[in-house]
Amino acid sequence: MTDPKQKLSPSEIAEAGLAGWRLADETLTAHFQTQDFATGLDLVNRIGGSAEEANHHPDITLTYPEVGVTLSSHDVGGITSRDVDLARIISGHAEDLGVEAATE
Ligand SMILES: C[C@H](O)[C@H](O)[C@H]1CNC2=NC(N)=NC(=O)C2=N1
Repeated sequence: MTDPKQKLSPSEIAEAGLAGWRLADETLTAHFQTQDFATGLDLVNRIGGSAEEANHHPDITLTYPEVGVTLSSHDVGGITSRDVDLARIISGHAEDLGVEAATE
């Protein structure tokens, strides 16, 4: 089990195989193409519930066509298994809503 306080290396993060997530400046970012505000709000609420359960919180941008999510472990200033685990959960919520992540 990976130490949740241990910063992960770029190759460890790549090995996690997080489809739709990009590694940039010690953060994991994804943009979910919700296409309308109500779907975005639903996704944000689901993310919020999982963040509270995990006691690990992303930065979230809610706009009409999409939801942006940025993850990092503030306490260690980088990406840990907490971020990878929550990213997987967030991708699952998007899948449940039939929402794709932008691939650019
Ligand atoms: C006190 C509380 O447990 C900490 O502040 C938690 C809350 N949520 C968090 N979220 C994130 N992304 N990083 C943290 O280090 C973090 N720490």
